[in-house]
Amino acid sequence: MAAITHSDIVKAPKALLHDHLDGGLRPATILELADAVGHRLPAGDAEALGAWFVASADSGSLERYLETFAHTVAVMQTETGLHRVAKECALDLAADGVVYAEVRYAPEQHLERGLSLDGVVDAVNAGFAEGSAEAAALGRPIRVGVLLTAMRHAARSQEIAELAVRYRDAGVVGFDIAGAEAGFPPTRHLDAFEYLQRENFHFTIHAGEAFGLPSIWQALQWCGADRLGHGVRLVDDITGSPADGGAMLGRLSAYVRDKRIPLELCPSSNVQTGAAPSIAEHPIGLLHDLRFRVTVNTDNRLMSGTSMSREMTLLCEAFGWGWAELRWLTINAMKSAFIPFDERLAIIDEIIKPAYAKLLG
Ligand SMILES: O=c1[nH]cnc2c1ncn2[C@@H]1O[C@H](CO)[C@@H](O)[C@H]1O
Ligand SMILES: [Zn+2]
Repeated sequence: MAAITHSDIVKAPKALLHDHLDGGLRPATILELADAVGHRLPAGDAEALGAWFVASADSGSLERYLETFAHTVAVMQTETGLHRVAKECALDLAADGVVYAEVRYAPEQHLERGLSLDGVVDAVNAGFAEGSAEAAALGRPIRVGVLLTAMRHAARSQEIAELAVRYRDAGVVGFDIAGAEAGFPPTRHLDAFEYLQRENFHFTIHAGEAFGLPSIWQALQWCGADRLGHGVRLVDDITGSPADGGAMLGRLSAYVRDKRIPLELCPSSNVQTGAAPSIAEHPIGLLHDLRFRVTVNTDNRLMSGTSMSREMTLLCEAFGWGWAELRWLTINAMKSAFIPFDERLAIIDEIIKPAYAKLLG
């Protein structure tokens, strides 16, 4: 069978669990919104601005990568700006063939021009609703669930956790913490995580990206995370490989595999921040071979100049993967989603399995 191409992959249904709303804006939209609010940008046309984001994020350091968000967050401070960005996010993901997406952002970063936390969530939700309706009318249905993020260096996690629970029946399906990892362990936010567990709510934690095993261990064993945002450094707890006579899993990596804890891996983003040397050397190959619950994600489409289909294309090229692996990744993601079980199953049985059955021939 001929190698599958990017345009083949666009047509296949995909599920995405880790995508930042403020990391996925269209460059042209940033230019227009910046003009409206008087924000100065580092480039004056859409192509140059898109290239600026990718080049600046390509820094080898998570901290420097995160500095680029100043320019997206700056134009997401009004109801109009947030609504438009969310609407375009749903449309862009749907056009790429994503049928289910969990998109995250930190409401506390969008209060600079007087919006309330509730006002931010309402504006984003309205944008997603409009974008999803338009995508469906174009024959590209998508379901978007929202994750509310608290910034790990700040001190508003309890408030954001309560906000997420308040909106649980209005589109918010989970909670997350993000931002610089070194020096900001997840246990700083233990109260918020304990509150969420008491509320029977779902959460993931960015862990094991810029910092290693202690961060992953805390996220799981102190905070009770349902999934790991990245978790790529888990390979520090694995020695050897199946190819050279067997891999040895340490206690933590064995626990993660035994419990089927989903890993939200983001290959291109990891290469940019220095968490992985290249796509071909990305630990996703090993984690796949060892049958961890691996999912593939975009993280920040703008900063990585990427999409779900592009990430999957890169993996097919690097590891010789085909439809069988893409089906596995997609079902893994859908099984790990934060929406109710029966709704996950419906997407798997009615959309994903029939489409991949045809592709597998
Ligand atoms: O890969 C990442 N690791 C840690 N934090 C991140 C990453 N990508 C984005 N953000 C942070 O999450 C905030 C809310 O969406 C963004 O503003 C950015 O600071
Ligand atoms: Zn992320």
